[in-house]
Order: sequence, then C-alpha cells, then structure tokens
Amino acid sequence: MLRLKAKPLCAEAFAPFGDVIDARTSDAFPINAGRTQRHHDLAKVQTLGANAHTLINIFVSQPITLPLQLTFLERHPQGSQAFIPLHGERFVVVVAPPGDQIDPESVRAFVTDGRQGVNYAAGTWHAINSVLEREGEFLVVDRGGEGNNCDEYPLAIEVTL
Ligand SMILES: NC(=O)N[C@@H](O)C(=O)O
Ligand code: NI
Repeated sequence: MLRLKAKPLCAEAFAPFGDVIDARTSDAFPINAGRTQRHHDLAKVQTLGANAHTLINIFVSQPITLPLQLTFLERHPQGSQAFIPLHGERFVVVVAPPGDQIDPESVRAFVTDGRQGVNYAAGTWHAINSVLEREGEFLVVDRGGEGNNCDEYPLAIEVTL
C-alpha cells in the first residue's frame, strides 16, 4: 500500500503531469472594450487518433471520504482531460508520469483550493475525479473518437490531507 499526504496544488509541481488552470496565476489581456479579462490558452488540449475531437462534458460527482483509498490509476493515451470546478469545489489529485509502468516513487498527491482546475496531459496516470466535502460539478474537456482511450493500472494508494 502506497501512503501519500496530499500537498497543495501548484503549477510548478504539477508541470510533469499537465497544466493547472487558475485565473489568479495566469496572464490576461482585456477584450470586449475592456469589460472582460481574457485568460488565454491555459492548457494544452490533446485529441489524438482516428476521428479525434474535443468533448465538452459536465461531471457531477459525489464526495469521497478520507482517507482516500485508491485501487488503481487510469490514463487516457489518446487525449488530455481537464477538470474545472464550477462552484469552488476542492478535489484530490493523484498522478504519475506517462509510461507503461508506474514507479510508486513517482506518484504524487495534491489537493486543490477551489479556484484551481487541472488538465491531465495525454497518458498521465491519474485517480478518477475525487471531490471533497460535497457533491461537485465539473466542466470536463477531453477527447472523443475511435479506439480505446482509458487504461487502468492496479495500484493500492491511501491519500490523507
Ligand atoms: N471515465 C471518465 O470519463 N472519467 C475519468 O476519466 C476521470 O478521470 O474521472
Ligand atoms: Ni480520467
């Protein structure tokens, strides 16, 4: 059993796994006659393979209990997957770098602060959506198309905050 204590999410620590989506830490420029600040191009959306296209989804997830007990991580080899909370929900993020094997030493656990979203790069191993405290509603941007786009890797992980 791998036991991890989740650390506060930050872009630098998450860089090997994808992008952190956060208006507070991203540059913006004015549009709409200055009425809107555009935080532009915050994450790399990847849609690979036959008939690949971008999906816009909403996930409504029931909260997890702590400690979070995981039995697997998953990856999407043909596309990225972004989770953006719609109502300030905090969630737990568990990731490992792309590759056909997972080195337990490379697994990282983070907790978001409610203003952050994440974009898992294609192939990044991750835990399924794990929202804290209350039912969560997430905008999810990921890949549609042909072929398998979800692999699971059995791994027992316990995450605490
Ligand atoms: N299966 C699915 O669409 N969701 C997972 O990929 C997840 O990361 O929550
Ligand atoms: Ni996923």
